[in-house]
Amino acid sequence: MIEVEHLSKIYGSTPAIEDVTFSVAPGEILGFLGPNGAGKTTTMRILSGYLPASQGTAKVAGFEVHEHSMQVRQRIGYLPETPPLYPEMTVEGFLNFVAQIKGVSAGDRASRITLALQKCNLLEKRKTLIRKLSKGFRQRVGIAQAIVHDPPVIILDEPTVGLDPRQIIDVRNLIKQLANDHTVILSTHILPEVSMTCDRIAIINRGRVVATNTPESLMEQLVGGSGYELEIAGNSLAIQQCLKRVKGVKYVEEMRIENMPEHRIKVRVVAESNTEPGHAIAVALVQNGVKLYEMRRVQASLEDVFLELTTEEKPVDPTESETVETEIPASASANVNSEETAPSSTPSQIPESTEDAE
Ligand SMILES: Nc1ncnc2c1ncn2[C@@H]1O[C@H](COP(=O)(O)OP(=O)(O)OP(=O)(O)O)[C@@H](O)[C@H]1O
Repeated sequence: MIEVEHLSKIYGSTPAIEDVTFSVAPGEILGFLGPNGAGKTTTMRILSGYLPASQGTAKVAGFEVHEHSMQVRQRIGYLPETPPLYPEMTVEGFLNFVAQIKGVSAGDRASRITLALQKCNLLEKRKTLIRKLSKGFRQRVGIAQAIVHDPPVIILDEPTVGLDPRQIIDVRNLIKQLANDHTVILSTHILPEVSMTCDRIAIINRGRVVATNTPESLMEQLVGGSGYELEIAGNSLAIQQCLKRVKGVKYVEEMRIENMPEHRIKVRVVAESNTEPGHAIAVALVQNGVKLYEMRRVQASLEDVFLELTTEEKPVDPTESETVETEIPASASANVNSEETAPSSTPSQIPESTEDAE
């Protein structure tokens, strides 16, 4: 439904996006994930026909966005980061105005507006002036204007920015419902947003798409899937060497934990993909006389994937990963996160790119 190939946009001499390539299948929700200034809005605007690309092609339903911009606009519903609403219009009046602009025939307009109001749960607000609506309801009006002409493709740029947690849940549910009848691209810098809402993720960093896959496959492919956290007593170096010899162990690193009992350490062991070396690890430790106090299986997170992909200097030896610079909150800095740890109540946000040109 959407095919983007080698797309670039250069402002002056500065590239905002470079060689961006991805595709979205009909009915799919693609999450476009990246830090501030990564190039999400630029890509969304090119796709929507509001901005010409410097190089490359983007097609929607087979139409090249620049050459056939009218056909593309008819097939796309676009919610920009700041929805263009008219505060002095009623919700219904505004949708009628947008439907007219988008070429919905007079005969179809009333039914299209009612359907958009229904889908966005706005029926009771149809006569309300937009300026009297809360931010969450305005966002729904923004989505309603994007779908009022029943486009097959919906592009949503940061649809939950500025909403409170309740409104965020409502808007995410609405997006999931829309995906039943539409192909959706959703840009965000909020990690849980993509894992909760999207089928597939394209991670963009400094203008380049650095990975595209399902959240699960990205985790498997890049972090190696699961691992283990061990609390043990003994010589750290000797223990790490012992663990590295175990079949299925990808790498081992000591965790820095404050207030550990004397002589005890915690180590993190990351397993190779599709391996379960837990039993072999326990056996190796016991055979080498290491006292094992605790062993937990832990799962990689999307944050790990993001770190892996967007950290500027990757360590050659993964055990040197403490040298990697990151602004991700400390709670998310581990390469493997415990399944037993309660998820954070506030959404984690990707830090700003360190060289934000804005
Ligand atoms: N009109 C412009 N002129 C010059 N540079 C621009 C322009 N618009 C965007 N840029 C630059 O292009 C880069 C990508 O910006 P873009 O807005 O696409 O990123 P983004 O991922 O959407 O960021 P955010 O999450 O902050 O909205 C940034 O470095 C930005 O400063």
